[in-house]
Amino acid sequence: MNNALTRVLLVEDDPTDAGLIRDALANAAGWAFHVEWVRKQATALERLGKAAVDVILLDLSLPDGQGLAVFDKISRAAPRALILVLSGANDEALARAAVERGASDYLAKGAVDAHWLPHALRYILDRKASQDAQRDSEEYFRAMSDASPLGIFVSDAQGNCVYTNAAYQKISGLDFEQTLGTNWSMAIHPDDRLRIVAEWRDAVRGQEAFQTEVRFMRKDGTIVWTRLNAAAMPDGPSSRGRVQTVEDITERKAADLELQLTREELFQEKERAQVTLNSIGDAVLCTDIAGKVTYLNLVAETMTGWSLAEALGQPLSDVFRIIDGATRQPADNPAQRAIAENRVVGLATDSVLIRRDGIESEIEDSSAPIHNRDGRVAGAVIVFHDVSESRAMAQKMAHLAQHDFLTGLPNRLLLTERFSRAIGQAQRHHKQVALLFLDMDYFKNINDSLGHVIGDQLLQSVAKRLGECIRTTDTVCRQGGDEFVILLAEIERQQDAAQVAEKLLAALLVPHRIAGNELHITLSIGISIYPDDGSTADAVMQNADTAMYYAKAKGRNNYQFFTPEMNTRAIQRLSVENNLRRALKHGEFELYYQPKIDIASGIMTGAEALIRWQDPTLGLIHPGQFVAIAEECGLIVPIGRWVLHEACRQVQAWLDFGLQAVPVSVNISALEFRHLKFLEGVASILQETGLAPRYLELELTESILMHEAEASAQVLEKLKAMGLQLAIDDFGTGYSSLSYLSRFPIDTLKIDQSFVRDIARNADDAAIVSAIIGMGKNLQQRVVAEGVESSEQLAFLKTQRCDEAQGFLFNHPLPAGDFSRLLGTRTLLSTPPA
Ligand SMILES: Nc1nc2c(ncn2[C@@H]2O[C@@H]3COP(=O)(O)O[C@H]4[C@@H](O)[C@H](n5cnc6c(=O)[nH]c(N)nc65)O[C@@H]4COP(=O)(O)O[C@H]3[C@H]2O)c(=O)[nH]1
Repeated sequence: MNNALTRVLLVEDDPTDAGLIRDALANAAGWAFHVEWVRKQATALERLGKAAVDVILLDLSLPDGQGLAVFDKISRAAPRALILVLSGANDEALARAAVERGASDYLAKGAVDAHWLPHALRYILDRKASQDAQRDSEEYFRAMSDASPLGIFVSDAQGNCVYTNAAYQKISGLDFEQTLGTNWSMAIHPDDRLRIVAEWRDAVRGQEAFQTEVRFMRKDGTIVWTRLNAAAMPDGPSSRGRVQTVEDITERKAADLELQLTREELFQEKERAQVTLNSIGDAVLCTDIAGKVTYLNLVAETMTGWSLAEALGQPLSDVFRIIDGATRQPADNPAQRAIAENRVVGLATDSVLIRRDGIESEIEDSSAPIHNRDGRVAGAVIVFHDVSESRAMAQKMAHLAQHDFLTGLPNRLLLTERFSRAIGQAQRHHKQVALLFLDMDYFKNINDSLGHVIGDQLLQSVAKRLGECIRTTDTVCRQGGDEFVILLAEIERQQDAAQVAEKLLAALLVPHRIAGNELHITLSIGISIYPDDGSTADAVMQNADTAMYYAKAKGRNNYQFFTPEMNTRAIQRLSVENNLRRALKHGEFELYYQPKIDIASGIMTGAEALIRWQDPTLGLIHPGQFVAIAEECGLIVPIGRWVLHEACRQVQAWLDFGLQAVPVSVNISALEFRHLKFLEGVASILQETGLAPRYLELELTESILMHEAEASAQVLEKLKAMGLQLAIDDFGTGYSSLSYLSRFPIDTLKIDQSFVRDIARNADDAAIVSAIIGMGKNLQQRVVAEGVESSEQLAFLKTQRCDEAQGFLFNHPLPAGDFSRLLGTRTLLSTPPA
């Protein structure tokens, strides 16, 4: 600085004063002053406009300017120059006023000498330079601290704030002035203040730098999380004060909190997943992309026999060993496929899992790829469950759906399926398919009289025999009730079917031993052939059914091949049904009466009413041609009611006519007997016709009575209580229980004509007839032999002391008019048999 040239502008109008000053500066030793001298304010301003100067020596009394106005103009023109006012003896006050306005100092012109002036000038120049440097340094510091993201709080030894930077002001929400003089804890959140003060004291005591995390609370209530550092400013052994830096960590804190929450959520999520996976019934197994096991839930542990700890990191193929149930070969690894194909894949349908201890279980389910955050496949999950039970159940259900539960034979559903298949094969191989429709003869009698349990066992026994008569490629099916169907796949000729039918009939000749009973049962078989008798399964089945009816009609225990004429007769059957309705409506029925004779005396004891149908075109039709059809279609109920009414009306008419009428028996079919209003109907008919009940006898077959024998007994009791006579018709053909027979209030047993027919020739029949007669006597029932056609028969019956007889030997059934003539005579046996 000493050697630097100091540019001096001397503004002085007095040449003497100016000369003194210039000489003093020019001769200054060690300093170089370059002095320019101007006399006027205007000249000075012009000069300052051209180039800067370091010092202005300014006289305030100039020819073109006076006083402070001169100072103001010159200092504006040279703001960075140092201005020294030159004052005369009388204007020192003016000079001081100029100093107050910014002049660096003033010089009394009288005191100027060559030694002092350069020194004074240099001193003022140095002081200004040092002041400028300090101001610059403060400005640097302020600029630097304001640029800092850290808040800065400086306090003095008493703890009062002397400085805060912009960042601190932003954090605290206070401006510079508001922070000055305050205590550092002022902006701290009230809830943190106690803690922070305690920490601060400890730190101060230990002379340590203090660091903590603390919340600031602004006046508007917003909270700023900060990291606070405080350090003492040492001043020898004591401290001049402290500096605190405050870092805004609100965002980091929020991020920390979020992270913590996320971790918590993640934990809970994991926990939830874990619990869920362990509580579901399915087994879950995970692998990484290399096929190493990463997870097993509890079910998977049980099913594989591996614990999670043991399985972790093991190859999937060791832990999850699956084979194809059908081939027993190792099955495809589903996880590998899910990873390779990046999609959900199902297991093969009959996969079998082999547990670690070798136990096998059938499993079912699927595998899906697991993706990482980038969407890339990172492994796979296999979900599987044991389907051994459900597969077994499904198989059982499928079997049940296709088989008859009683006999275990295929049912109609399976037969239809096999039949369709057989038709397809027969077409390809140019063969035929035979369908045999089987119906057990008189099964109903056995079922009704011996009960369902024995009936069921008989069905099982028959089913077994049928099965033994056919090839494995054929099918025996139970159609329902006592009907069976046999499918003979691929036969060459009709004769093959005939042979099987004969074999079946022969197989049933041997009696069935069931619950101590020896049961005989025969079959009626209808045969229909594909393609000759029908082009569809339904048509062939229908025709076999029709043929079976013909076998029945032909006396049962035989087989019949279907012929197209049979269908014509089936249609006729339908027309019989329609005609029966018409007959009922138009009164085409008539009753014939056949007498019953007391064998010992030959006197008529009663008569049986037998229905006839007088068809306008076909003439007289016998019950054998229509009663069964009327029973099948339910028309027997109104027809039976008509019969009862007509019989009662007729007997009452004979009585009213003064004839010696006899009791009349009426056949009652099963459907009528079980009809809810049967008793009511009988009572109302008796009332309507006015007939005394003792003139009416009801004939019921064994099978009607044995079916629900308990209920039958009750109805019989009620009928008996009404005063009616009761007879068992066709006795010997059914399977009566003797205990019931003795309990039923029966008056008469009518021996079936099939036994009577051969009594003279067949010892068995004779034995049966005499046994029935003996039994009837023991039970105090009258015994009537039906169908007596010859005197030999009558003679035998007499020797056996049979009570009564009925048959062509005495009379055919007669129309009411003819019968009334008989009533006059009463004695029908002119000569009692020997
Ligand atoms: N071969 C032979 N037959 C003889 C002899 N004496 C009588 N008959 C016949 O044997 C049948 C006896 O009647 P059923 O056993 O009750 O058998 C009856 C009965 O079960 C039923 N039936 C007849 N009328 C009715 C009726 O009004 N209602 C019901 N539900 N069924 C009836 O129809 C069956 C047949 O009746 P019908 O044709 O009248 O046949 C009668 C009768 O004409 C004989 O010496 N030799």
